[in-house]
Amino acid sequence: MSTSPTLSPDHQASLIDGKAFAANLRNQIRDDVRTFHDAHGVTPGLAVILVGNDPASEVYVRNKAIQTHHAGMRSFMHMLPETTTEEELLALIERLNKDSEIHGILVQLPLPNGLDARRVTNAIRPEKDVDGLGEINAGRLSIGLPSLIPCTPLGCLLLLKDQLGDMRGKHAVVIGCSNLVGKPLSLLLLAEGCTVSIAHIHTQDTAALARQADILVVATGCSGLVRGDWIKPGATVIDVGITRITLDNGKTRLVGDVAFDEAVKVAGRITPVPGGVGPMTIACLLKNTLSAAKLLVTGKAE
Ligand SMILES: Nc1nc(=O)c2c([nH]1)NC[C@@H]1CN(c3ccc(C(=O)N[C@@H](CCC(=O)O)C(=O)O)cc3)C=[N+]21
Repeated sequence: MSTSPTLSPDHQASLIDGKAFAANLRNQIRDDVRTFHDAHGVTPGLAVILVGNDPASEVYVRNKAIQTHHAGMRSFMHMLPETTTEEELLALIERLNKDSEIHGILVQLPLPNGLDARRVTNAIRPEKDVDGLGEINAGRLSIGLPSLIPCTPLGCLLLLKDQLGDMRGKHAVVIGCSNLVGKPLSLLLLAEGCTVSIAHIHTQDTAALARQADILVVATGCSGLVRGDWIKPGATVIDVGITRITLDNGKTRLVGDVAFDEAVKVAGRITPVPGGVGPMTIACLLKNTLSAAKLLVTGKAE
């Protein structure tokens, strides 16, 4: 068991600046895109499909398009009406699968009722599945083969590697077991040599388990779930949750799954919300789009 450092009464965790890290990563991708273009005459292209008009999704999708252009890649937006049928959506994906100008395809989730997200996600050609959510990429990740890795877990992993370096033997506790974040991130941490515990809705004493974590990742969507006394002194805390709350004065604010004001007094390092994992998600989408283009054009992975 690793020992907990004793903290001074005025201890403050250091902030893991995902916003700055993501900006650096995007600059590096931009350079790599230029080198790739010079070598092969190909500009990586990302197609983003949004079905329906959820205002939050529209903001994300617009951000993705802006950052894609910034990185020197081409962005193809497909805004489809709420009434789109599964057949129409599958036909669009099939067309994009065959389009040699498109290297990455992303269908923004959640989809409107009546559209089968699993079926739609699986229709994306695995080589272009830059969200890494199709069964081929998920399966490859689970057995340690090269794959496109879901963007949010990849972003968390890059932050952790930058902060901690070698993670072998560390106890990582992941709270939340979704196919989007918790499950793939657990597999990535396992591959880094962590001892991984996964807590979920049926876990009996999540607080007690969390207190054993050298690395605590929280991805539940329950704002403020993790309190200060759930955290081992000095632990590294990654907060994946993003919830928009409305304050008494009518303004809104983004909060994470970790009670930040409490956690910052105990943790060694912690990601803020906003400015932590969120910006890494989009940067990793660009990273995956470039990886997909390299593989499709040269037949070689990174
Ligand atoms: N197929 C699919 N892939 C996704 O990756 C996907 C998706 N569907 N559906 C929706 C969620 C959400 N998501 C975010 C991306 C960036 C921020 C982000 O940049 N957040 C900023 C704040 C942004 C703000 O102010 O609203 C931050 O945390 O600092 C947040 C959330 C990707 N998603």
